[in-house]
Amino acid sequence: MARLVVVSNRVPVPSAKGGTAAAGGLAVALEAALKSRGGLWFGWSGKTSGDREIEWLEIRDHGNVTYAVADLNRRDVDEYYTGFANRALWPLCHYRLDLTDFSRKDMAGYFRVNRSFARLLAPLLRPDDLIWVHDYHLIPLAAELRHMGVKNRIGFFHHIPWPPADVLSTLPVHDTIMRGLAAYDLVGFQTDYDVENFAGCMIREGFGKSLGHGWFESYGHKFQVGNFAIGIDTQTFVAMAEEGMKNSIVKRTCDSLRNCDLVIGVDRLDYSKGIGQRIEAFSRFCEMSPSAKGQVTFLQITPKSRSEVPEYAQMQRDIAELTGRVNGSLGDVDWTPIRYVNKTLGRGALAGLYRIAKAGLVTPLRDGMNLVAKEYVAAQDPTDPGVLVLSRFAGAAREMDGALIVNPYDVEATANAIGRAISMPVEARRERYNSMMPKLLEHDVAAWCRDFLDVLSANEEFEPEAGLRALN
Ligand SMILES: O=P(O)(O)OC[C@H]1O[C@H](O[C@H]2O[C@H](CO)[C@@H](O)[C@H](O)[C@H]2O)[C@H](O)[C@@H](O)[C@@H]1O
Ligand SMILES: O=c1ccn([C@@H]2O[C@H](COP(=O)(O)OP(=O)(O)O)[C@@H](O)[C@H]2O)c(=O)[nH]1
Repeated sequence: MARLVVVSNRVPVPSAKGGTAAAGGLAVALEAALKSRGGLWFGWSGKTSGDREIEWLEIRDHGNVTYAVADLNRRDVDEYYTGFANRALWPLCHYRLDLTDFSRKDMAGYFRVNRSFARLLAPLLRPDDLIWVHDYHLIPLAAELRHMGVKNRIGFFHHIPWPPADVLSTLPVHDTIMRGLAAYDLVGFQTDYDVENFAGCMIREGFGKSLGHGWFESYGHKFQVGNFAIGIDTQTFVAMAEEGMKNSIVKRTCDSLRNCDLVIGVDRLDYSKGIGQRIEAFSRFCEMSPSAKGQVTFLQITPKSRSEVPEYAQMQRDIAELTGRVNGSLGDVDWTPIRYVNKTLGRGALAGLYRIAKAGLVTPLRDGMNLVAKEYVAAQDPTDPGVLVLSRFAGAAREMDGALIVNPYDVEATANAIGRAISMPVEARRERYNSMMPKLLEHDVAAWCRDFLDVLSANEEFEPEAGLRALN
């Protein structure tokens, strides 16, 4: 079997104690995927080191995975990560044109860092390595590697939504981005909607043509495109949730709740996650249901994220203020309706908290997949499961038909869904849980990894029938 080389912006190198604190779906999923197959994991260490140019790598073996990471200097972090990745591509792909900032300096920094990463990676590659690049930070990487003569099969997986042509074409360098994607052998998206949007960008904007069965030709290169919904390590998560009650955070939460029902939300503090609308919906639910007062508590776990991006810093202030306002107006001396926590919790604690929560609120305004939705369901007690309230704009909604699907912009409807979830009879809850769990077990993170790599390694040449077999 060929060696797997994974490339991602964020590489959670295990600490000396063996643990990592990864509060992002990509890192969590890739950790699980690499654990089973082994290989090389290359990318940014997450550290910023002065003014030094990217020129050296720290290489460390841990189990069957070799980690090769580079520090970035302040200018690179500002332009490549904070600037172009998180102030241009992220809002653009989440349909937030009002929040995009297309700075020429940041764009140049983005392409410069990708070139530097390619220079560091190329000497580590062996001729038969399978290279799998992840996410919007690294779109130009394959084109840079090709310029250096790298001939390996290279795949790309886009973890966040892909926007329609009218949205993408607002980006000044959208043609270079599309050209960058066309340099891969396989480009994977989370859902069929993302694939449709990508095909629309390719064809309508005149960058290439469809050859059928997921094959495209662009800038003289034939490549495949498909949807590969990311999964979780379902069995491990089920086991963690079963042990959840032994976790001290979970015990403390149970004690403090007394007889209150728990509703839970878990998200990075990101404007795409719809946290403000969710708090408004919970507040509306409390106003509409007098019996909820003193009887239901909403716990929102929200690690801070990308605080150096001004829109995120503003949002931190807005959500804190909103939570204070709702608690002030609805709360009582012995009841705080919303518990708002800016901490990263370990996965054992999360699994236990999901299990004791009667409802899980996953209501992003737009989300590539949302692994929390899958984790919440996997953590439930099959005999007495809680109910998932899920945004139709999360990739997870394409699979999780047992959830109560909501439009998060419709605060009133989300409030009604919270009420329905909390009062749903056990038979209906079990039926919903049973309709989702088999899919979560079958399409877990190992299956996601296997499905993508099977297609990437299978079709060296344009072969429409093989494409059809692989992608259907
Ligand atoms: O690395 P950060 O800037 O701190 O952000 C964390 C990660 O957020 C995004 O996750 C996405 O990938 C998940 C797994 O496929 C998916 O479920 C979720 O919907 C996406 O938002 C981002 O794409 C990652 O690159 C970040 O590492
Ligand atoms: O305090 C926290 C909050 C979140 N997560 C994990 O971070 C991931 C978030 O992934 P998701 O796909 O939901 O969203 P993303 O943050 O990647 O956009 C999930 O696996 C969560 O369990 C965590 O470990 N601790």
